[in-house]
Formats: sequence, structure tokens, C-alpha cells
Amino acid sequence: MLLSGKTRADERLAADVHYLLRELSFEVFRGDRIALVGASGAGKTSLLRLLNRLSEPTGGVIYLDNQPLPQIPAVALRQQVALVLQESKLLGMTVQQALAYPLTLRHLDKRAIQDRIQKWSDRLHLPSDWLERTELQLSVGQRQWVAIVRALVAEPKVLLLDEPTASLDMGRSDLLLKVLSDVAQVDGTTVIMANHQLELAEQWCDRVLHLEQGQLRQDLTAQQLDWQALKQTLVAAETQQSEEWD
Ligand SMILES: Nc1ncnc2c1ncn2[C@@H]1O[C@H](COP(=O)(O)OP(=O)(O)OP(=O)(O)O)[C@@H](O)[C@H]1O
Repeated sequence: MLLSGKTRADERLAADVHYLLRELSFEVFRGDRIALVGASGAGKTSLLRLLNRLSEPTGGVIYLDNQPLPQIPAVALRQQVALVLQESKLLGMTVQQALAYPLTLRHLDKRAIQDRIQKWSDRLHLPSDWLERTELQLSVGQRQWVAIVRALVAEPKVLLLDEPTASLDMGRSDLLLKVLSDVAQVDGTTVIMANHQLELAEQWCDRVLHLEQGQLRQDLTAQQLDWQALKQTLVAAETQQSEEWD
């Protein structure tokens, strides 16, 4: 997957236009485990939304396997690039229906759908008594877990996660990071995870994209990155923001 080109301000409009993301250019590869980090408001969610075409860029092009995203039909794109947002909805479906939905869109037969759901429910220790529940009968963390299972059931090429551990307890966070490592290393899935919890990012990722005010400040391997300096930069940016908000 490649995001290239520059979202440049039209000079006439420059004074009026505020770009959420600017001059971003990077390429990600099969099996990458990428932590997307940055202070609150840096543009992490906006970038994830662009990568699965929930939003459109005002300039520049995003490619998946050399194909510009707008040339890929929406259903085909969503099968290849799955996004788990911070607050996921099951859209009135039961958990079972929500897990089956992306697979029915692919016209898999009932048996194959059930096998796939069973496989990922086992890998992610999804309790079977959740399957008949609706989102009203799930806690925020449980809903988040179902959304993660739903994304994995689809077995996408690229998995995008926005703060997936924010509502999870430590046991589930650890299990998630282990499964995400496995899908990247064994299945070749590219995983991009926005995460405020740097200690989790550090133990899991092999590469870091650091956004600052909508621009890519660092694109480094986990080994190259100075984690202590990154932490200080993020704390300073968030302190400055909270002073501005007060
Ligand atoms: N729909 C929108 N319209 C206008 N501005 C928006 C919209 N969505 C987000 N923003 C602004 O874009 C900037 C980036 O927001 P974004 O949610 O991408 O940041 P983030 O890095 O994910 O933050 P957080 O860590 O708090 O989730 C912020 O200044 C935000 O206020």
C-alpha cells in the first residue's frame, strides 16, 4: 500500500484552508507491524479513514497493490482493507450476524462462514454466549472485541486499528497484540495500529509512523526510534494542547 503525492494548498485558498494532513508520503509492505503514533489531534484517525476510503483526500493518491483506491470497487476494497474504529457499531445485528456479514458479501457458503467464525472466535477467545447478543448487551470493551474479531474474520490484506486497546483489560490487550503479531508474521497481513500506549506499541511493532500536526515527522523501524525522546515529544505536545484548551 502506498500513499503518495502532496496535498498542497492552492495559493489562493491557502489562507482559508486548514489541512488535517499534509505532504504525507509512505509505503507499507506485506507483514509490516506499524504503530501510528502522535499527540491527540495529530491526524491518526483521519489517516486511517483515508486508507480504507471512509474519507477522500483533497489531493494525492493512495494505492493498494499499484491500484489507486478509487479504482477498486468499495466492497472489494473493504474486503482487503479492514478498519476497526474506536467506537464500533454492530448496526442492530447480533454478534453472530455481524461476524458473518463480511463473509456473506463474499458469497461464502454457510459452512465456510461458520468455520471461519469458529476459527477466529477460538483464536480470540470469544465466549460463545456472546454470539446471540446485540450491542446493547455488550460492554464497550466487549463491543470493541467483537469489532476486532469481525475485522479478522474477513482476513484482510491490510488491517487498520484505531486505539484498539483503549477499552480492553490487560489480558485482552496482550492476547490482541499476540494475535496481531501472528497475523502479520504468519499470514502476511499488514497491520497499522494507532495507539497512545507507547509501551504496548514498543513491545509489538516493527515500524513507527509518527504524525505531528498532520505531517509525518518520523518513519523509522522500532529499533531506530528513540522511544524515550518520542515519549517526551508526545507529552510536551499534549501538555501544550491542554494549556491551549484551558
Ligand atoms: N470531520 C472533521 N471535520 C473537521 N475537522 C476534523 C474532522 N475530524 C477530525 N478533525 C480534526 O482533525 C484533526 C485530526 O483529528 P484526528 O481525529 O485524525 O486526530 P487523532 O490523531 O486521531 O487524535 P486522537 O488521538 O485524539 O484520536 C483534529 O484537529 C480534529 O479536530
